[in-house]
Amino acid sequence: MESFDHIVVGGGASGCVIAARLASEGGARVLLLEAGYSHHHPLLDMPPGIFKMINGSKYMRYHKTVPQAHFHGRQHDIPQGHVLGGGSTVNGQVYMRGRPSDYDRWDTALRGSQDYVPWGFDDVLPSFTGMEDNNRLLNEYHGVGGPLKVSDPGYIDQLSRDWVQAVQAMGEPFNCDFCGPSQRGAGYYQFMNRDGKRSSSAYSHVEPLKKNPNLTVRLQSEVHRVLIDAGRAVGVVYADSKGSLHEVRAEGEVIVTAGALVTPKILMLSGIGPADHLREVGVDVELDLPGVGNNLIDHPEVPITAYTNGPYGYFKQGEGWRMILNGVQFKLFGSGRVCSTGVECGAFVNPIDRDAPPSIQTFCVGMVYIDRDAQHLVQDRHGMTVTTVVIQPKSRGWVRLASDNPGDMPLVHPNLLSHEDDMETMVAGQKFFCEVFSREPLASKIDRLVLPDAEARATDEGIREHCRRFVKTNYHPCATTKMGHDDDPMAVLDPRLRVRGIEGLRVCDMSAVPDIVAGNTNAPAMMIADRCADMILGAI
Ligand SMILES: Cc1cc2nc3c(=O)[nH]c(=O)nc-3n(C[C@H](O)[C@H](O)[C@H](O)COP(=O)(O)OP(=O)(O)OC[C@H]3O[C@@H](n4cnc5c(N)ncnc54)[C@H](O)[C@@H]3O)c2cc1C
Repeated sequence: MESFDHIVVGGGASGCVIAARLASEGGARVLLLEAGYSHHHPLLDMPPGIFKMINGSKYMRYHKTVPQAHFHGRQHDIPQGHVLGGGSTVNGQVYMRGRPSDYDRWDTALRGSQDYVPWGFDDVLPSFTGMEDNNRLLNEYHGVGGPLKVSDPGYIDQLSRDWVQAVQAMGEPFNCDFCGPSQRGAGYYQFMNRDGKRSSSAYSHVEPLKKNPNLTVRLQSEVHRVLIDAGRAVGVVYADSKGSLHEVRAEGEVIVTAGALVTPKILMLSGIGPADHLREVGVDVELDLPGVGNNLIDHPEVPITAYTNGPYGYFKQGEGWRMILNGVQFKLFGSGRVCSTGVECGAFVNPIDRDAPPSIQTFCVGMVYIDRDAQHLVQDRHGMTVTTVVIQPKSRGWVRLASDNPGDMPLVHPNLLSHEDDMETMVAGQKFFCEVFSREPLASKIDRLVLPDAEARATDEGIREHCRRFVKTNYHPCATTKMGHDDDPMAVLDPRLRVRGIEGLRVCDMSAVPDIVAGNTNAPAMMIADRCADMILGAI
């Protein structure tokens, strides 16, 4: 049987980091198996490409939720990257980490475990700054010279500027660094790109090793399960692009990084998970670990959409002669709208207690932007969308196997906004950010707010119903194989990211987090993989 030192399952944001570091610094022979395609495509590289792909692309896999009873049975999509770099190759590129207190809480939960390693903010910060090549900031929170390019927006539309000032007119401060000492306020995001080109983990970590014989990358290679022998992970089974099955052996470790919706599926197909559920679907139980697939957390996002009274923003800028003009400007001068992801600014606010830590993050997009299951409800015209996101949700869902067939997508129940506190926070966020549209310099450019419409805005119940109809993922599923304390029966991983009860098996993607961070999750996924590499290489 073919063999490697380590096998990494899933070449996403985290998988590329761990594979690259083990191959380059550890000198190990590493096999990286990625189900999706190559990351080399112009649409994937250019910042606004995401809007072309989000509603249908071979580079995404669209999970459909099970019917959500609390949303009148609605099923919504959860797109995930299906390409080398995973989410980091298809995402909105917003560079964010959450708050220091997020990591300090993880650390508190893990402290006292037998194989404790610290996860507090001061402990994880060196991974963030060490990986970073920031084009504006260099201080205790930011670094330069790392492989991940972090940049100010390459283009800022006037509508974004107006919106940032309108939020300030509501009494919120301008914030020049959401990853700095304070998250509060409105401002411009930084992005994982440079000069109009995406900086995914495929580019930052794998590409530089193109000629390194230690790293073998296989694309369109779908891992079905981990091979377990006498309580130890010894390899994996995967299908190649033609569907032929292969077994590969790991002399060292198997590291699963297939993302929070698929990592638990792979563990369960390997017999590791809640025993009752595994028996139900006909999988032989290797280890009863009830936490696998439970504790799914995601950031719920609800749109506020307005039509503008003039040709502002990005409407049709990616079509016809405008696309050609924008493309020519980019090619000739490296400037213009192609350098923008379309989401240039946002805000962190606590609409219930303005001086308390923010509970809502927003993203401001200079166009009408609604998920594909609700697009028919709005007109295709000039407008803008601001989405409000509950950043520390209390709602919890799950991922289960649909069957014992590896070809079946997992069942996903995100259960967004099911906790009353999340709904209350979301309603407060919607009210606050609807009011922003009545503040100058934005108000005079707005024709009318269409979502939530006037009738919905009239009562809290109306806004709740708007939330039930339009809530969607902010694309941050996580915590489905969480790290936890020795005493926590739902802990799947120990603080060293090892699957409890199985030798030689780790998880180091967003599935591993005990709780979601208050912000976007790409940089945290890369940080976790970076620390996992430190652990395997013996640095921590
Ligand atoms: C549309 C979208 C927009 C987003 N916007 C932002 C943003 O602006 N900023 C931000 O910080 N975060 C954003 N995110 C979230 C961020 O990209 C994710 O949190 C991050 O990619 C998670 O990393 P991961 O390694 O856990 O999983 P992923 O990056 O999803 O990687 C999992 C990988 O495993 C592969 N895989 C799956 N199944 C198998 C299998 N059976 N065998 C082999 N390989 C497999 C997948 O193809 C994928 O490449 C966005 C995500 C999406 C989808």
